[in-house]
Amino acid sequence: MKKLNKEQQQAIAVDEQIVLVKSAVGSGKTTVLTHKICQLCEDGVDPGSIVVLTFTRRAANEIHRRLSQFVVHSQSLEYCGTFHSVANRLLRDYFDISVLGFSRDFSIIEDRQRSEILEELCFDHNIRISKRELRNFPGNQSSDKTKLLQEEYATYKKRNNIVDFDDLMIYLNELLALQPAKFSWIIVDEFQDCDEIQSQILNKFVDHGAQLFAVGDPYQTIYHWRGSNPVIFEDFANLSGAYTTELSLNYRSSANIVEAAKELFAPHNKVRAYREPGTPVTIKKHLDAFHEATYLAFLIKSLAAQEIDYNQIAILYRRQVQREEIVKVFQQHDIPFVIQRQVQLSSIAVLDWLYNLFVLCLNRKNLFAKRMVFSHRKYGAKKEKRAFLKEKIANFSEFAQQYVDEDDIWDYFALHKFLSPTSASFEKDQQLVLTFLREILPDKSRDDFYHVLRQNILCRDYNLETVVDKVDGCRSDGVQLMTLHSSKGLEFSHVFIVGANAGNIPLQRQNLEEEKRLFYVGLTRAKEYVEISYTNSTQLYGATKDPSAFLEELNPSCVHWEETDDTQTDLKELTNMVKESRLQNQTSQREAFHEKYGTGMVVAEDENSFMVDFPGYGEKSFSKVFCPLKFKETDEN
Ligand SMILES: Nc1ncnc2c1ncn2[C@@H]1O[C@H](COP(=O)(O)OP(=O)(O)OP(=O)(O)O)[C@@H](O)[C@H]1O
Repeated sequence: MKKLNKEQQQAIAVDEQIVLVKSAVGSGKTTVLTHKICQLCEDGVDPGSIVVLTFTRRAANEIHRRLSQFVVHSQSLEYCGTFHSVANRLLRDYFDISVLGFSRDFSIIEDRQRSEILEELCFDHNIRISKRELRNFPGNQSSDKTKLLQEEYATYKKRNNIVDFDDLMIYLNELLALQPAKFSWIIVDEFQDCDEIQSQILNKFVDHGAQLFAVGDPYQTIYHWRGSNPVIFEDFANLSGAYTTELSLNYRSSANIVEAAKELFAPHNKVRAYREPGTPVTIKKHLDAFHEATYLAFLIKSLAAQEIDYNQIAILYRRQVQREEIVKVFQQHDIPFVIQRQVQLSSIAVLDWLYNLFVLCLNRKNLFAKRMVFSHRKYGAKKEKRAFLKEKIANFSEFAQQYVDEDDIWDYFALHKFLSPTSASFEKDQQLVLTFLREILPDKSRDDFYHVLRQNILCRDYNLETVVDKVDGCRSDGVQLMTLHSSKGLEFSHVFIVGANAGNIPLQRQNLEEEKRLFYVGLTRAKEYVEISYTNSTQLYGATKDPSAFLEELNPSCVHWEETDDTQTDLKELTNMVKESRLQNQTSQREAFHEKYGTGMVVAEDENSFMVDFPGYGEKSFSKVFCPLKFKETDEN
């Protein structure tokens, strides 16, 4: 166990009904939170009466991981997970949701399905509503049209026993007002991200007698748009009379990183660095995104040669689209990488279909699932297969009372018949289904399949990202590519923030203060080294070629601008680097044929041009727009 400092020990020891721990970045929030849970369990508090709430599944997993190193068996923490997953479990197993018109086996729909249902209801009931109103539904203004749609949507959900993600919070809040809830402790991570309804939920748990212990950092509020609020500590404390304490010592980053970043919120930010000065934050200018990515590829190779693990290096960007260039270049240079992304079930048609098949097996009255299963454009059961599937659904509970593996399930439903065996996607669909099933099935020694379905499938407690990565063959130990938003709560040895051009960071038309906090989150993920880069030309919508104004706000004494005005030098240097790497790896070279110069090798390429080396003629550059070349790929391409 880490030796806690005085501030941390005090935060854990306070015995008040509501304790808010306002913590600076990297000051050990998660550390304190896990120690608090351990402490409670050691003091004899029943783990089943502790509710632990986080905002991301990754944060929940991290808490489980850290707890498993201690005495606490994280398995016994029944209610530890994201706000939504815990609400889901409580609504099924703890409260009586029938008072709200649902049964315990309700299924959850995602945003895309929600939009489809709303559109259908508008059509059926002749409700004329603009696309924008629909996107923001239910929104703030309640016109007659939106009221009518709201009523129809509520009826539809009850009739079909489905809820959407917002409902999970709404219904938990409602049931907490109606039914008893006996929990001894509510522990909240990233408290600054709570919105109004989540604050109400916490208050209600407290009204039922629970103690609340919440940690958070107001400077890391990055979800203002979905209702979180940087002054939540003050507001909540004022309303509830909470005891507030602070953690200010940053253990994560070397002092130059802490001091550079702190200045963004001067003079209020009280974070202090614990560690040595380390290297200043580097700011670098590149010609364009291709050069930026190529430069990173080489730098990362040299870091790997110095035995820095790939997964200790993160590349952070403001927009998903920025990763495309990086992925292309890293693939060319054989750099392993992992893309951190969120995968929605509804974006994988075959798994969406399978999910609804299981929902239907658990509740045959679920009309929504019925329609999804039988009338699906691709996997739907046509006439002759309908009777077969109906019978399988009817007999499912008997089949599922035992231990089964993925092949048993495949055979039971004869899935090969439903997954369009002649289609090009069959093999991938099959892999997705089997990998998904393997992911959710328990060890032989544990629960039966029926139980797993109720616990994991209905509660959506599975990691789709892992399934997709396994099927796509992604390595798990690569350089971490992710948006600034996704980097929250993580730490790496080296962090590279790319595309820090004005208009991209901060993103145009976004809340400036929130964008600054987002940038701060990204910077403070690094333990040893941060490099921020921007480009002289950019294709990013709304971005200019100037550096982000936030770069000027960093503490100048902790920052090193590595900028040269002559970006052509950069180009030459990089072209040589690319050429060198191509020569090292002949198999990935492309041959190009030109009528006059004959056959040559492509030695460099950017968005606009190719550079080809022709024996006897030397290097020639060609614009991509009027390219007279014919290409031949070598073996590996
Ligand atoms: N008392 C301590 N002594 C030494 N190291 C510590 C101590 N407390 C925390 N740390 C280390 O500091 C780093 C940051 O801790 P942690 O991840 O808990 O911070 P955090 O406040 O949750 O960070 P953030 O808000 O930035 O996500 C971790 O590497 C952790 O091991």
